[in-house]
Amino acid sequence: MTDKKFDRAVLDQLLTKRFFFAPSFNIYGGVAGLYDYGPPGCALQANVLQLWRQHFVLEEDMLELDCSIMTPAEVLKTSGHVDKFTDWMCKDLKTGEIFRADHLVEGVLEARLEGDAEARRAEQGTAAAATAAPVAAKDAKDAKKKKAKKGKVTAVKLDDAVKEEYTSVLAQIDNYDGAGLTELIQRFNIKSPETGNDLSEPVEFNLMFESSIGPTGHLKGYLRPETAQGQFLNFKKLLEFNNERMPFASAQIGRSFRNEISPRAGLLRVREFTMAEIEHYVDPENKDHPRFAEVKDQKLRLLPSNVQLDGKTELLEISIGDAVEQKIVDNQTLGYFLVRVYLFLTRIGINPERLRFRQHLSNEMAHYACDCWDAEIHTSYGWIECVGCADRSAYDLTVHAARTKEKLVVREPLPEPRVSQQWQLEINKKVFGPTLKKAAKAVEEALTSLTECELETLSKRMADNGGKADIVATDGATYEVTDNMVTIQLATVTEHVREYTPNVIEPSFGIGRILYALMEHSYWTREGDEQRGVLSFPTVVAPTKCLVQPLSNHKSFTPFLGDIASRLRRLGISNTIDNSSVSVGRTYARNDELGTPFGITVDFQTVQDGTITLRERDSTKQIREKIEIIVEVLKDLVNERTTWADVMDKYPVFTQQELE
Ligand SMILES: Nc1ncnc2c1ncn2[C@@H]1O[C@H](COP(=O)(O)OP(=O)(O)OP(=O)(O)O)[C@@H](O)[C@H]1O
Repeated sequence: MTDKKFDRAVLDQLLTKRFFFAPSFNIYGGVAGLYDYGPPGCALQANVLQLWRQHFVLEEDMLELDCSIMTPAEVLKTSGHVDKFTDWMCKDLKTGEIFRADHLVEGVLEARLEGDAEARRAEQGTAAAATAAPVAAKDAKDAKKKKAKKGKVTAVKLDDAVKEEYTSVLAQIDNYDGAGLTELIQRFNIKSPETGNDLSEPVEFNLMFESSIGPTGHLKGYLRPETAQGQFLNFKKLLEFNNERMPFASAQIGRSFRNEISPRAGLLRVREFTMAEIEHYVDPENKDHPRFAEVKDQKLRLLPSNVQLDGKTELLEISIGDAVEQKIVDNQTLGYFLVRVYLFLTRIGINPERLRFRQHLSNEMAHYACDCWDAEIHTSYGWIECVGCADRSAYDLTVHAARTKEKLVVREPLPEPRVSQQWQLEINKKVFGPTLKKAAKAVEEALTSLTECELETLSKRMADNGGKADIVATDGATYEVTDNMVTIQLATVTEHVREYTPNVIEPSFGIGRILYALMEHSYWTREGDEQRGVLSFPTVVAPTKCLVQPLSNHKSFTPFLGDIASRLRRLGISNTIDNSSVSVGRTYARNDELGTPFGITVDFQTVQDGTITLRERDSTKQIREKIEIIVEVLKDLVNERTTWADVMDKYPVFTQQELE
């Protein structure tokens, strides 16, 4: 393989030409952030998802679900998405152009740092420039091309202190709220990149697509922004299905929708995408994982939050066993999943050197999470979050249980009865109902949802206030309760069953981002008469496993093609017959671009002795054997029972020229 510099424009061209994906509604002008996958894109996605199912759902015996996408507003109000699932946006005050505020600040500061680098290079005298100039000039040109969309790269030298400040802000750019972003825009005098106009103050924008369910328009709904909520709402049924055993996980693959402020970077930030999410339910008092020993020695490259706070990006290479022991990663279950995510991503072909796990800073975390690590993959767009691994604590189950009054808890028999003192509430119905009349239900709901700690406080308030206290009921109004209506006291309780709300550890995969990163990592160019692109997907995810082609359109080849294709189909090996009348070299090149790992050619020798050639994509080396043998070899290659290196050891190997 050649080690040429990656050129994104060339890869993009290839992906479009071979129809991996394309803008949706293109002939109507397209809509930003919406894409259709073509045949190779679909097959690649299907293979990645199949592997995901095997690697997670089957391997861990997860309970798979397929929940509704359209979600009543009440559900997402309770989960916090209606109020908090927002990004900050600002506007060019003259043109009205809209920007996502954190991305804008990031782009402008990066452009200034690049301008600084350019100015310093220019300043470094002519002697050094004489030798280094061609490379430096090319780098600068590339950088300019890259930044042209975000803002101008102007060669202006920065103060060392300013540079340091920019670097530190960039390291924690996800960490700023509206006020923080406003302050940055003012402090760094950030303007609209293309026009130089002033910007509005950032305002919050909710990312959910709103809709209404049914013809009356009264039932408000949203397209789900994640697949998780459907899983939480089915928790009780899942637990029952799992014979009340803990821990266990549910999983779901499906579409999610986010009305991104400014979709960009192709598949990386879109408005409709496939997610694959796991919700692993675990005892909050014991987050050990039964299979942790299997993964504890696996080394991962971590970027913990304290390192980022120092404005640094050095990775810590450490075994997950040590990381959990040293409390860098909070618990075994989270650690276990980080490793499983790593193994999955590297298995489908993500380069482990370009994969890291970055811990969220505390106020960067989603509203529900208490610890979060992102699997970030390096692409030509920088480090991209592709899998979020969050410890969502008991947040979701607790809020849905409180709202619906459905008990979303685990009940576990205790080995020994547990005796404890607990604050308890008793309602004297004879006085309570007649006194509060219509409000009785709302007050009772409020009282029964109080925690032990809140009951203790209420009891003290009543004692200090002559036996009465005000309480806000679930109807929002305030009512007085008195000590002849309720009794609150410390009582000795003997429990035989422990009841708890499980915590949830959630690995959440954005499939489109992973696919794009995989395409970049698999891409290289082969030197030859002309440079040719190759997508070296691992066989297991390659869209098509084998090309079947004739040497020419001589009619004696036709029966062989159909026969070989049907033998392969029977073995479940996806293949395409290419009998377009172009040269064998051209079809190989086309299939290299499609990432097809193997190619069979039928030629005149086939007609004579029943042998065919089998070519491997990356080495371009070939073997020639009887059809039966080649089909068996291919079966073993596709099922990963052998490797191409082993095949080359076993059979005589030819180059294309030697075969011609
Ligand atoms: N707009 C999007 N386009 C494509 N994939 C996305 C998008 N938003 C999220 N994802 C994917 O879904 C996964 C889980 O979503 P999560 O809510 O953790 O993302 P996020 O933190 O909101 O992402 P970001 O910070 O990049 O907006 C992400 O790791 C990513 O792979």
